[in-house]
Amino acid sequence: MSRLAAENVVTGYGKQEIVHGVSLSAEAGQITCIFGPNGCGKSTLLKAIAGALPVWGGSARLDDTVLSNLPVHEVVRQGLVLMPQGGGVFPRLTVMENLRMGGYAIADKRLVESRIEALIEQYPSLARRRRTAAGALSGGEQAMLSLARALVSEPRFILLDEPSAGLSPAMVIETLERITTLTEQGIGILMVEQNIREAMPIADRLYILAAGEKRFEGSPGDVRDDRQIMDIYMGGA
Ligand SMILES: Nc1ncnc2c1ncn2[C@@H]1O[C@H](COP(=O)(O)OP(=O)(O)OP(=O)(O)O)[C@@H](O)[C@H]1O
Repeated sequence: MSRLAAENVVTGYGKQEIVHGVSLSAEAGQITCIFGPNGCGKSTLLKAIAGALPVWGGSARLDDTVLSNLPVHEVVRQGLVLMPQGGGVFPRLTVMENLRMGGYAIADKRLVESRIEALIEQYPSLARRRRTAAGALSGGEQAMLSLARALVSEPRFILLDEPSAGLSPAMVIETLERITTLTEQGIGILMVEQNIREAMPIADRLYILAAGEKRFEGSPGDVRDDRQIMDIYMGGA
């Protein structure tokens, strides 16, 4: 079983250190959630693990491979993709063009096309709108497109930054259900979520960050009640 681990990761922007030495791990076939108040460094940590930001100290590794400071395409080749906040679809590109972007690190373009064909069958609303510009899709369809695009490289782990943000309540449920289905295929999910109420029931393991530090680590069953989470959010432990 694959394991993604961050060990004492330190990172930030410019001279500003945002994440002050956070360790966490995520297992294949499980959903690991990172919660925490706005601005505490969740997205920054996710980006550092995915190679989108330099790691100043510590490391991220996927099994025995150190990912820290590898170029993003190499991180993707190692089996890890980041779905950024807002999905990161290219609004002017069509559905098919966006999906092809998911295979940019794969040299064999015929392989990319055959993977896309297999994937798109599982997303009927995308299959019907192959030549539609992604910007014309609904928020829910864009969320599905970014998830499908992440799958083109057949990752072992997907890092999701607030996949439910901006979605209608029904789409939040559908998106989280899709994510749960991915774990049944053995994919590991490391996910930042604001929507604790919806995400907690599907989480196998959770971490809470505050002010760039880890404040809680455990299973959802270890959380006594909402009050405990609020206390951690407010800076206690
Ligand atoms: N590109 C950037 N340049 C400089 N500072 C940044 C940048 N992106 C984020 N920050 C700052 O880093 C801190 C952590 O931001 P981050 O987005 O990681 O928090 P977060 O926990 O994901 O919050 P949210 O839930 O609001 O997305 C914030 O103070 C933010 O202003």
